This record gives sequence, structure tokens and C-alpha cells, in this order.
Amino acid sequence: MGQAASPELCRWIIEQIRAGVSGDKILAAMVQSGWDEKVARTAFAQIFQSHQKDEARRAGKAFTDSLPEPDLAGQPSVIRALDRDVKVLMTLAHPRVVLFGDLLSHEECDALIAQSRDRLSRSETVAVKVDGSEVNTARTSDGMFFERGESELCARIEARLAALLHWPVENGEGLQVLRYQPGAEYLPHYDYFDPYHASTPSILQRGGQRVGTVVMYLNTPRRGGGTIFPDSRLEIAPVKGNAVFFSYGQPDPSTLSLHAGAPVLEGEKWVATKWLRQGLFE
Ligand SMILES: O=C(O)CCC(=O)C(=O)O
Ligand SMILES: [Fe+2]
Repeated sequence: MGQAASPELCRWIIEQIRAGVSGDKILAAMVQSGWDEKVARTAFAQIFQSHQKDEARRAGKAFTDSLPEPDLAGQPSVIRALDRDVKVLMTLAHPRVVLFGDLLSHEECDALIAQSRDRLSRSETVAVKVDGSEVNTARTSDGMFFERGESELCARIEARLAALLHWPVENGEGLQVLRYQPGAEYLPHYDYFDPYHASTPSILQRGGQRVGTVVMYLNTPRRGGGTIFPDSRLEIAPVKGNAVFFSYGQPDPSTLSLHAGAPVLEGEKWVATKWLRQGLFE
């Protein structure tokens, strides 16, 4: 990384965060004092993350240091995930990406679509405005959230994911279902909450950061609709029942976790997304 933050600098950054100084201002001060901006961002993200973990621990919240991750020791082609054999189709170290096959049965995919169809509305982002969320032009899909454990089906899938990724069910958000119609897409974005955004500290009060994502494909669009990781030029084909998992240890671009849902060219695309948090999401 070139430049490591000295203990004094770490202390200074933490003081600034505690005093409520915005990430942008802290970053500007670092750049002013000679830091390369990209390096400063990564250092800030790391310090922000570990400070926020310390604070959570102090408040009695159990945040883990690890990341969600399947057990790939011995390079298995199939992993038993509680009630189902899940195929390992591809792995990438950086960004951390694992592609699973047959994570969901076709019946489960169809049932998730059936249970969410009547509850879809134009997708929104999380609390972009102070008064709540606003419609996001970066995402032209329709979406809805299930409560965690809302149905037997949700609970079954959540338990399976928890076993597969060694991550407590309680640290997951409820499943989100998105439907993309022809032409719809999800522009490149990160799933973690932006450490420079003013609303982030309050969002993190509930469960901490997102550290991993599972995008489950509920159907196979005829053309288009791949999940793209631009930094590594990786494109995952959306195939019914398959799922792409990726994780990001810091809220920072150096994780290479930038990703997008490419435009659907023909047919519809349905996905269910599971976001994994550092701590209890209640
Ligand atoms: O639709 C996709 O392929 C990606 C979905 C996504 O990025 C998300 O739900 O956060
Ligand atoms: Fe995403």
C-alpha cells in the first residue's frame, strides 16, 4: 500500500471521527499533508472500520473479525450446506468471489418469485435523504424486501446460506428480490455503506457494515443481465438456481468489489440478494 498510517495518525483520525468530522474533511486533511488520495482512502476505510468495530464491542455487540467464507479446504466440487448439496463452480481470490451452482432448487426460485411478485415497487436506495430513501436512478429494477425468516422458504434459504458461508443467520438482512425488465440494469456500485456519507454512522448502528453479498439467480434471462465486476473484468452469467457470493473486508474500492447488473437484453431477470452484516441485524 506504500504508506502505512502511523499510530499518531490513527489516533488523530479516530479523534476526528469521534468529534463528528466528516470522512471527506478527514480525507482532505490527509491529502493536504501529502498523502496520495487512493492510499489515504484505503487507510481511512481501515481505521474507520476497526474503530467502528471497537465501538460496537464496547457497546456489547458481538462483531466478528472474520468474513463470511465457504469451507473450500480440499477443493471440494460440492459442499453440503445444511439441507442441500451446492456446487462450487468458480472461485476468485481478489475480489473475493465464489460462484455456486444449484444453491436453490428451481421450485425454490419459482416460489420466491411467486411470493414477491405482488409486493414489488420501483427500487429504492437505503436512506439517501434524511427523510428516508429515494428512488435511485442507478437501479432501474423493481424490488421488495422480505423480513428475515418471514416464511418457511426464507428461513430455509437463510439457514442454508448461514451454513454455507459460516455466518450467523442473525447477521443477515432479509432477502431482497429484484426484477429487471428488458433494458433494466443496476449501474456499478459497492454494497457497503459509504464511509464518507453523512447517514452512514447511523445506518451502522443497526448491524454494522455489510461485509458480504449473495446474489441468487431466480431465472435465466434469455440474453444479458450478467453480474459484472469491472475491476477484474469478470462477468457472471445469470443462471437459475446459481448464486454469486462476494465479500469485502473494508468499505473501500481496494476490495475490487465494485459490481453491476448488466442491462437485460431479452426476457426478464429475477434475483434474490442477501446482505451479510458484521453484527446482529435486528
Ligand atoms: O442483479 C445483479 O446481478 C446484481 C444485484 C446487486 O448488485 C445487488 O442486489 O446489490
Ligand atoms: Fe450490489
